[in-house]
Amino acid sequence: MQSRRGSSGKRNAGRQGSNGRGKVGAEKTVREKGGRFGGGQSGAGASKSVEGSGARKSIAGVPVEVGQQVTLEIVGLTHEGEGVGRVEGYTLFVRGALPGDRAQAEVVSIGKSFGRARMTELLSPSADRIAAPCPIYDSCGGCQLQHWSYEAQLRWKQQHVMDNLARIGKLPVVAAGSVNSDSPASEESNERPPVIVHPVIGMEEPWRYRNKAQVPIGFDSEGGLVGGFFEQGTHDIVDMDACLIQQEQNEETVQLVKRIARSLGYSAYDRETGRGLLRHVVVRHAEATGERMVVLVTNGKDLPHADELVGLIRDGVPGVKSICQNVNTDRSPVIFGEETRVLWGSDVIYDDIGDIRFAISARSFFQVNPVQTERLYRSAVNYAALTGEETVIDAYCGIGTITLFLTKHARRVYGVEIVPEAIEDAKRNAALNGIKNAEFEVGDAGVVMPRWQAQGVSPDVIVVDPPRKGCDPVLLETMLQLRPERIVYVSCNPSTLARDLRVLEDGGYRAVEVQPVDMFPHTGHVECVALLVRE
Ligand SMILES: C[S@@+](CC[C@H](N)C(=O)[O-])C[C@H]1O[C@@H](n2cnc3c(N)ncnc32)[C@H](O)[C@@H]1O
Repeated sequence: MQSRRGSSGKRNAGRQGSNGRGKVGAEKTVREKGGRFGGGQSGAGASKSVEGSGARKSIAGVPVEVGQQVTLEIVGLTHEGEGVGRVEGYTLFVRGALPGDRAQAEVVSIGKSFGRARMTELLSPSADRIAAPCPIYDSCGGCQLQHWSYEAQLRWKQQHVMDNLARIGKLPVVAAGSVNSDSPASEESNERPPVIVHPVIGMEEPWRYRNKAQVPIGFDSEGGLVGGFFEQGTHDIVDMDACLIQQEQNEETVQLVKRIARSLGYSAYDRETGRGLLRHVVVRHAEATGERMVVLVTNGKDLPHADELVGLIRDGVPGVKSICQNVNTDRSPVIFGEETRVLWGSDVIYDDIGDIRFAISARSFFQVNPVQTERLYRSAVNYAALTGEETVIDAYCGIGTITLFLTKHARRVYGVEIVPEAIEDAKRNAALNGIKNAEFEVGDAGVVMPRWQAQGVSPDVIVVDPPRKGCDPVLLETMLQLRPERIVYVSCNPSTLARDLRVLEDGGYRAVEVQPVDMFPHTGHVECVALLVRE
């Protein structure tokens, strides 16, 4: 595998991919957010530490000092994939450490309630520790759990959901299948039945699942264009041509586009000076149709040799149906700018989930794991328990994916979404599938839903699928006023899910069950579908 380094900084020895005991190298703990070849898993690489920033060496009441060697039993894992160990009750986070590990570690930063330590020796490994198959796992931040068996990952994700519901949501929880989990609370008891958390639906083959790659472009020490991932702890981009969680078609497309960009003499964007042309290469592959999309994100509208570029991509990328340029001159790390131009072909590619076809444009949200997406949506539709007579609202509807699944079982479904192009796609998708009982509106769900309420829309079921920060308080309030019989909450963040479930419970709903789905194997992320019923 080719792996050329970007502009500056030293390569760090990194994470413990080994499954044996042994000394481990120096490791940086500040990671760049987003933008790896795996691409765009928000938060997956966002851990921060304060070492080297003038942090205090000791704090009154904290039992460890910076620089101190400690022996830790790792008893938990954060959603960022850091091991959790304790010294006299004080919490230390250790990157690369896994539950069940016993590790020697050096304290690198401390705060009042927790600190961070760097593993210096793995004294005895967890029984579930394995060798990470990816050769660049140590330096890339795209995955955090490749060195843990997949079964252990799934077990932990279920427990992680339960812990969040209990700790943040203050909800009684029970794992499905454990004693009495399926029996209702006794009639005499005033206790509400616990929320049943099902085992995580995992993948049979948890590799090569991503249908979208977002590759940051930079330059190496000779000024040559590279593209791959941000090396952990630096702004350097490491050139990379292979990623085990990425679909091979995307790998192939990215490799070719990088070669073409080099041959046309495109300069790479310099994140420090804000100069240079090419910022990101974003590619999508539609598994069901084989269609591919290529988007070049450029720092400005000028794209030299555009015709030649299009010709070379068309010649070299099988199934390419859309070649776009997105213009982003902003200095922020956000990948896309507002303006997208079609250089050749269509502005969308088509993919299927189940028996519904979807048009997907460059900036639209579309789940990245097609195998698991269908399972996730089926769980949501099951929880909605529709008979064909209901009115349903799908808030945060994106390009109408869940909405259109729901239309088959409901009288009418209303979808609301804040990104205008996504709503255009949603309308196009409804027409494409001959669906007439869906209505879409662009806007903030917290504004549009009260308007629908004023217009007399009275939903029997509301489905929400918000971003990681969870539902807006005004939307939660609107749901409580609309009083649907059921609420189906799809969430990519168990902690905001737990917070919002508490609000809904306090407002007269009861969380009944939660189905976690592993949309992002080998990362600390887990998606959930929760069912709430009106009490
Ligand atoms: C997790 S995605 C879910 C999309 C869709 N349900 C799916 O599965 O493809 C969340 C969506 O919420 C949209 N969104 C974010 N804030 C919003 C708001 N305040 N009102 C409406 N939509 C919003 C985002 O643009 C994004 O499309």
